[in-house]
Amino acid sequence: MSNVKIVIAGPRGRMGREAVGLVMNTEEFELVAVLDHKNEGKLLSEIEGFHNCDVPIYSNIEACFQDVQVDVLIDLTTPEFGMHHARTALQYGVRPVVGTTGFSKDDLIELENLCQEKELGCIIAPNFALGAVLMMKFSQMAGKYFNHVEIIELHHDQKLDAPSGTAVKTAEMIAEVREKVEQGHPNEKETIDGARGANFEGMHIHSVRLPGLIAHQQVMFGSEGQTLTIRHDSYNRGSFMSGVKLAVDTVMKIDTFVYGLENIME
Ligand SMILES: NC(=O)c1ccc[n+]([C@@H]2O[C@H](COP(=O)([O-])OP(=O)(O)OC[C@H]3O[C@@H](n4cnc5c(N)ncnc54)[C@H](O)[C@@H]3O)[C@@H](O)[C@H]2O)c1
Ligand SMILES: O=C(O)C1=N[C@H](C(=O)O)CCC1
Repeated sequence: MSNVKIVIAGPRGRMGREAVGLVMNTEEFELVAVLDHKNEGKLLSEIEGFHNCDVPIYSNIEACFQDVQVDVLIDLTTPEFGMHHARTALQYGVRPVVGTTGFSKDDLIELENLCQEKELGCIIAPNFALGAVLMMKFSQMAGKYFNHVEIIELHHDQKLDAPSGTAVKTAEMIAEVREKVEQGHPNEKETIDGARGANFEGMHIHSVRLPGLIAHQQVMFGSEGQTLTIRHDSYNRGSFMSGVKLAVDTVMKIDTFVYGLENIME
């Protein structure tokens, strides 16, 4: 079987760098180009920290897909560019694996429709850490029995989107099974705006941003006389790479849209 030919968007970023390492060190993967809004026309090997990566840097995604044969795009950029990249990839017959968070519901619907039309696989993964995916699944199990839930997500202070993609996905998964209830006292009032966090179908999501953190989430359930806390911590970005590998392997075998690794973890 031939190698999976991969383009990474956002190679100089915190996640992008880690993903370049993964692709370079995986026998059946081949890095064929990268997308960056800087350094167009250079080789990635000319950029500090990428000495062995003799692949071209493109700023224009269309030019990249016209010049280079690509199977999979791994996107680790920003919601705005991630959406543009995923859409363009599908239009060029390239399968997107997207870790970028902050997509809207409409964005997801558009990509799902495009996948169907093109009969191509596409994986959107709010969290590639397999432990985080299990934390979401366990939270969904608990949500069936406990309908009072507070989600506390904690990330580094350079994160652009809040709440995190993981927190939104967790709330969506719990909402599928949870008996709907508006939490807290019916007359509760915020004396400082935002004190109760974001409200997702009556559940509250709190976003903490601090230097020193990477990616963490705690889902707390409460009922008469008891609480249950389910927590996951990523201590480095290597924690996400086994999920990136799983997503790339899987996207080559499917022709459907997948939102969340829980749908492909056996
Ligand atoms: N799914 C997951 O498991 C997971 C894990 C970590 C981060 N993330 C998400 O991945 C994204 C990236 O996170 P990060 O911490 O690496 O951020 P980062 O800011 O370190 O990296 C983003 C990179 O994208 C590049 N970029 C911006 N616009 C671009 C464009 N038009 N073309 C190409 N590159 C462009 C930037 O130069 C930067 O290098 C965020 O949305 C974050 O929430 C997801
Ligand atoms: O570092 C980030 O940014 C992360 N974002 C993801 C999210 O929004 O859920 C998950 C992991 C790290």
